[in-house]
Amino acid sequence: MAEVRHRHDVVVVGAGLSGLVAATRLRQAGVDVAVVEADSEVGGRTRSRTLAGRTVDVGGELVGRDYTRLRGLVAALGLRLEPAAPPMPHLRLDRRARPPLRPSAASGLMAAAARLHHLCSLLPPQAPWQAPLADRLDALSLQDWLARAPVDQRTARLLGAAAWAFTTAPPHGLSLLAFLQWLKPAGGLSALWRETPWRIRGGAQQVARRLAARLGDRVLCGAPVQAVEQNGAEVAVYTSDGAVRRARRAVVCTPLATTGSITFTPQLPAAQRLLDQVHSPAVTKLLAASADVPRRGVLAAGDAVMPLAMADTHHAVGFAYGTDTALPTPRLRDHLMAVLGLDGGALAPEAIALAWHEEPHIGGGYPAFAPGQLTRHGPALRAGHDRVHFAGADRSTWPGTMEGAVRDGERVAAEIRTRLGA
Ligand SMILES: Cc1cc2nc3c(=O)[nH]c(=O)nc-3n(C[C@H](O)[C@H](O)[C@H](O)COP(=O)(O)OP(=O)(O)OC[C@H]3O[C@@H](n4cnc5c(N)ncnc54)[C@H](O)[C@@H]3O)c2cc1C
Repeated sequence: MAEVRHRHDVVVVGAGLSGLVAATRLRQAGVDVAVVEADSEVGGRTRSRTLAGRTVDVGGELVGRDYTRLRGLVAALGLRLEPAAPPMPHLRLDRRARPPLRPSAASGLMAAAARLHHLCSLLPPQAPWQAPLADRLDALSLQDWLARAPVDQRTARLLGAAAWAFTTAPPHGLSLLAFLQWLKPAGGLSALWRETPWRIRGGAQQVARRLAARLGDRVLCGAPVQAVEQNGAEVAVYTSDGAVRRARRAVVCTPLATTGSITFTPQLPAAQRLLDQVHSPAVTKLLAASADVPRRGVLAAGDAVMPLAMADTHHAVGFAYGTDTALPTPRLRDHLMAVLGLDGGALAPEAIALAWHEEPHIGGGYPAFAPGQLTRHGPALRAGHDRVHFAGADRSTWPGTMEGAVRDGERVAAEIRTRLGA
């Protein structure tokens, strides 16, 4: 196919939240920007679908109290938030642990939460790997820390299960420093327990859809970027349809798990190439329509197949990790029903499961830094390479969240504006 030539100030690779926020901020500053997206739709790891007549989120969904940048964007786009899953007081360790564990009554749990909170306070938010204690915290897995913490076995299991549920990594495979990095912006464990999460009414993908609609024909879907080449004067971005877009700068807003599939010329520095070593664990999110779930919501943690499960009056949600993600949807649905303690038939047969690690341009849930990896790879996360910049939730100070995607999109837009003098 003949080469089609386009010229812009900036080409953004990836139309997830981070790429679209970066493009929007640049556009607002009068920069000529184009966005190229591999998938047939925008939104990346936010994706909304219809289940039993209701909009559900098969990717990012819950909006925390402190998600100030996302909340501002939601309001600016004319969208609204609504209460989502129930707050943590209904947390159950697993099927065998009845009655529900009330974290406020568990003094060991509170002491561990306070210790973790203290450790979080020692980390610089922008670069936790620069903390004086960073090497020591990164050398330990969360499991190592739990084994030494002054908590009983049950509390250690609960904490491990909760961390696994939220970070997608089993406690033995997750660096303590990485867990603290995730926990810090959330305000610590006690803040998480107290929090009532929110969701975006009509689905989280609407944020990306509305941003893309405002950018109009500057956003091109179905165009996987294969190569990014730069010389001293410009960057050329090659897509699989044979087109090339030339620009003064490019920003790559793809997941860490799939960025390595793009060929960079000249080669990226070793520190950036080595980010490939950070694993993004397999995760499947399952949503099942519910005919009769309890009026009061339930949030459960600790089951082997469904470490995290929630239900409200309309639908139940569960997450499977690792090898369990390969189970067929009806089996996952049965596990979801069991961990929520619902009687047979409470969940209607209609269910949606999405295995994010099987999505060719996503490649996993989000990065889970193993012991030793965050101190080694952290400094490369947001480093650019001459005219090529990198951004995304996976590289942000709020990893694994939509807030991180928005913040990092804003960060990289400001960085590029400075370089362009825009
Ligand atoms: C199952 C699940 C549940 C989650 N739940 C929550 C939650 O409740 N709350 C929360 O805040 N966060 C949640 N998250 C995290 C949140 O969804 C993500 O952190 C955020 O959406 C990532 O945005 P991003 O723009 O950084 O990356 P992405 O959304 O992954 O966007 C990257 C884009 O780049 C595109 N791309 C990749 N390769 C190429 C290429 N070669 N050429 C062109 N385009 C390419 C991809 O198709 C994608 O559209 C969840 C994530 C998952 C997977």
